[in-house]
Amino acid sequence: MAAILITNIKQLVNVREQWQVLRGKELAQLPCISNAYLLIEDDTIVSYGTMEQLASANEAVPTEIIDATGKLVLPTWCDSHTHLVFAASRENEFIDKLKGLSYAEIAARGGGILNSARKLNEVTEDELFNLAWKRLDELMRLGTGAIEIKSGYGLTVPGELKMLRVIKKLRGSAKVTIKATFLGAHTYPVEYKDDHAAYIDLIINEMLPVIGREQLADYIDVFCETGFFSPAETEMICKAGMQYGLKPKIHANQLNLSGGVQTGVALGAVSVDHLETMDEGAIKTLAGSSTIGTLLPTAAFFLRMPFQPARALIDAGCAIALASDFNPGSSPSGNMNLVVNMSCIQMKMLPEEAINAATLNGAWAMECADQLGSISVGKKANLIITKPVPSLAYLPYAFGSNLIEQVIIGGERL
Ligand SMILES: N=CN[C@@H](CCC(=O)O)C(=O)O
Ligand SMILES: [Zn+2]
Repeated sequence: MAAILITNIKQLVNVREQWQVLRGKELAQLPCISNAYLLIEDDTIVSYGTMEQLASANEAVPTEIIDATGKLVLPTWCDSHTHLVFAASRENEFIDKLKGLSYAEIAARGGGILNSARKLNEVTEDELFNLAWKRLDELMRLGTGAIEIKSGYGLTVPGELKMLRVIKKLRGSAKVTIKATFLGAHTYPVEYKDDHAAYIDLIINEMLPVIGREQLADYIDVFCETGFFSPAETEMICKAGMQYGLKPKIHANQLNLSGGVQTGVALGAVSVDHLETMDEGAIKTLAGSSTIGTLLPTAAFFLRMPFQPARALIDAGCAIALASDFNPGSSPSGNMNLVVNMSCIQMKMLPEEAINAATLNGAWAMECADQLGSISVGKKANLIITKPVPSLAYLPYAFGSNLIEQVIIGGERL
């Protein structure tokens, strides 16, 4: 049995023997142990405590000792909203936007999600897998230890199934925990522009039965937005997915007060994600529900939109998670360290709130909090060891620096 002992940890962060989804004021409580040790056996956390407790503990003889003097140890990031599988980047559209074209003008030229869909339908499953594998490897080295990945750039039966099969293959090969979400309802393909019912029929009667049979997804997602899918369409598609055991996680209130939050909450969605555009009613509805609000600040940043109203959501008592929304159109970065930086700098989240939202609440938003999201005996040894830092607050403060020295996934150093 391989045992790794990490000693002299300046601060062991997010230590919990009981865990629940954190809402409102609870987000600011981040339990830590100073001058700590942590013992891993195989892929599991087996004990931790202060260095004084280690001296009197009768721990197994480790095969390896890591001295973490001056360093922090955290659970890895749990990124609960990404579009990691895509065929090509879209920096040409980025340049068009810099030159003044609007999102709508770019879409009208065949850009946006439809551009990604065209490219995705041209590449093979193997090519798509290799591209996604490289991105996932980069994210793991940036501290991501669990990730949700959506389809939604296929928009055809073979394209959507190809994406979901790639995600399934990633799940079978990668050491990180992966959850799959079916997002066939990302936009309407051009040929269904004037016949929404026919595309919804394709999703419900052609895509979902295969997805159910091959167990290709855990969740169903819909882009509930003006000009995309209405609340009624969202409800119909989610209910069809629920018949196959897929739970809803919804793109809600990104560009408009779309009714996505209310629709998601009424469906008992695991999460409603984006939330750039919120009013009092949407905040109140979310606060009164068990649905998690997942904020995607790098998407707001990249699209130069107002940031999500994190403080109002927390003050209202909502459960908040943070995720990267990694995708080629609105967030071409899956760096969760940057997400945490930006949440503090632009949304005024406290470092403790941001770390809880990017770890434990992210795990809840992927329904893997029994395994990940905190330092707890019995949970998976997915850990970040930082470089020497003056304090916890230094992590969101020193944006732009890579402060990660080592990532451990499933008890193995990367
Ligand atoms: N908003 C919808 N979907 C993605 C962006 C998709 C794209 O532009 O490729 C998002 O979450 O931001
Ligand atoms: Zn998204």
